[in-house]
Amino acid sequence: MLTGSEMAVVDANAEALGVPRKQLMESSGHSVARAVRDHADPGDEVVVVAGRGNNGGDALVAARFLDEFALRVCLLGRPETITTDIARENWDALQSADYPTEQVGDSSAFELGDPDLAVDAMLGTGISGALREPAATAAAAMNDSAATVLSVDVPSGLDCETGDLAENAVAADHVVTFHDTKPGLADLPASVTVADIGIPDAAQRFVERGDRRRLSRDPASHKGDNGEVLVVGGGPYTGAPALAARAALRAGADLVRVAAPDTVAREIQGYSENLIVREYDGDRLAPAHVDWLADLAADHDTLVLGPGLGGAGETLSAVESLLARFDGTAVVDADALQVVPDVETEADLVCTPHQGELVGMGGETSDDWRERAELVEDFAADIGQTLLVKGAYDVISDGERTRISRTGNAGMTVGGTGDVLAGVTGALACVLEPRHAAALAAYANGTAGDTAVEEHGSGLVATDLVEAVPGALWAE
Ligand SMILES: NC(=O)C1=CN([C@@H]2O[C@H](COP(=O)(O)OP(=O)(O)OC[C@H]3O[C@@H](n4cnc5c(N)ncnc54)[C@H](O)[C@@H]3O)[C@@H](O)[C@H]2O)[C@H](O)CC1
Ligand SMILES: [K+]
Repeated sequence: MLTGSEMAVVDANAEALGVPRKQLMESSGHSVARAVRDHADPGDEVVVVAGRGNNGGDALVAARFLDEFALRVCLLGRPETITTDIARENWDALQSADYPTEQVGDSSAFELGDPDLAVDAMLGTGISGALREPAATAAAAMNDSAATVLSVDVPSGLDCETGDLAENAVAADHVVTFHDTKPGLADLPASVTVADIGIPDAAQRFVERGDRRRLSRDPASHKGDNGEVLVVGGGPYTGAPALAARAALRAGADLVRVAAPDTVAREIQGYSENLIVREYDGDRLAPAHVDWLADLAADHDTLVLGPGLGGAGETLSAVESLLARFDGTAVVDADALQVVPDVETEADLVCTPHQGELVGMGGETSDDWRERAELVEDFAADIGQTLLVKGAYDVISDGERTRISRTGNAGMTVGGTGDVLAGVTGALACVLEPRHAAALAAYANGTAGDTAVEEHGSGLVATDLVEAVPGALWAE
C-alpha cells in the first residue's frame, strides 16, 4: 500500500531510472480504457470528466483508446491552466485528432447528461480535503446519475495520505488504481483493480533522487524545528566528531552540539564556529559521565554515538548505560556498535557498520549484494533495529523493508567518510522515520562523494563530502 507522497517518491525514482512520467501516464490511460471496456459495451455513451492535474491526464490518454464508444471529454477548467506539461500535451493531442472535447468554465456550465458510464478523473493522489468547485458539482452529478462510475486511481475526494473520504467525494462503482493500492481503497463499496503501469521494482528497491522528496521544510518553522542533534564522540580522536557534527549541519539540522572530554573540547570547537561544544571532565567517555549526558541527550531529537570515542572498556560500558537511558533515535557508529547486540534500550537505533563491523556485531555478510541484502534484513529483524551496512552497495533495512543505495565511489575509502554519513543520518532522523533517514543519508553521502571525486579524483577527503552534502540533498 502506498500513500500519495510515497507514490510521488516512487514515480520520481522511476524517472531517475529512465522511465519518465509521460510513459507511465500512457500506461495508466491504457489501463483505464481497458477498464471502461470491461464495464461498457461498444456504442455506449461514455463521458470522461478530467481535472487539470495528471489524474485528468490519464483519462485524456484513455480517450484515444475509446473510439468504439459515443465519447465526450469534459475538462474542468481552461486548458491553459492544466497543471503539467504532460497532461497538456495529451489534451492538445485530442484537439489535433478532433476528439469531442468540452471545457467547463465554472460549475454552472457542467452538464453530465445521461451517459452509460462516467470516468471520474478529476482528482487523484495530488489532493487533500473536500472537493472544491467545479469538481464538487461534477461529483454530485455523477453520484445522482444512473451511470456506472469508474474512478481513475482513486475516487475524487479520497485523501491519499490518510485514506479519509470527503463527504462530497465521488461514489465510485469501480476504481482502477495504479501500481499499488492506496490507503482508503479497501474500505470502499467499489471494485478495485490494481493496474501494472510499468514502474520497475528498482524504483522502490533502490534509493534514488526521488527519495529526496521526503524532505520538506516548513517555511514558518523556527530554530530547533528542523532538528537538534547531539554528537557524543571524541577523546582518542578529535576529527571524527567534528566531521559528524559539521555534516549534520550541512544536512539541515538547526542545532548541533558535540559532547566531548575537556581535553579535546577546544580542539573540536576549533574546527568550526558553527558547532556548540559541551565538555565533560577527563580524556575519554566513562560511566561517571552518563548522568549528565543522559539529561543532555533528552533535550535533543537525535543522538550520534560513536565517532572518535575509541573502544576502551569503560567507554563502551558508558555507551551501553547511556543507550539504556535514552528513548529517542540514536545513530550508532564505530566502536559503539559493539554494544548494540546486548543493549537493553527503548531507543530506536540506526546502526551504521561497514561489513567488518557488521560481522563483529554478530551479523553475516556476502559478496553478492542481493544475498547481503537478505542477510542484513534478517539481522536487523533479530536485533529489532535499523541497519545501514556500508559498501559499494549500501544496504538499509529495518528488518521488514530493505533498500539499496548505489551512489558513491572507491575514493570514499578514505578515513572520515563514515563519520560524515553518521552525521547526515543523525540530522535526517530528526525529521524522517529512521529507515527513510538512513536510506536518504546513504544516498546523499554517496552522491556527495561522487561530486567530490569529480573535482579531486581519488585525492578526495572527508571534508570535501561535508561541503557537497547540501548539493546532494537539494540541488536540482
Ligand atoms: N506514478 C504515479 O503515481 C502516476 C500517477 N499518475 C496520475 O497522476 C495523479 C496525480 O496527479 P497530480 O497532478 O499530482 O494531482 P491530481 O491530478 O490528483 O490533482 C492535483 C490538482 O488538484 C487540485 N486540488 C487539490 N486539492 C483539491 C481539492 N480539494 N478540490 C479541488 N481541486 C484540488 C490541485 O490544485 C492540483 O491542480 C495520480 O492520481 C494518477 O492518476 C500518472 O499519470 C501516472 C504515474
Ligand atoms: K479520480
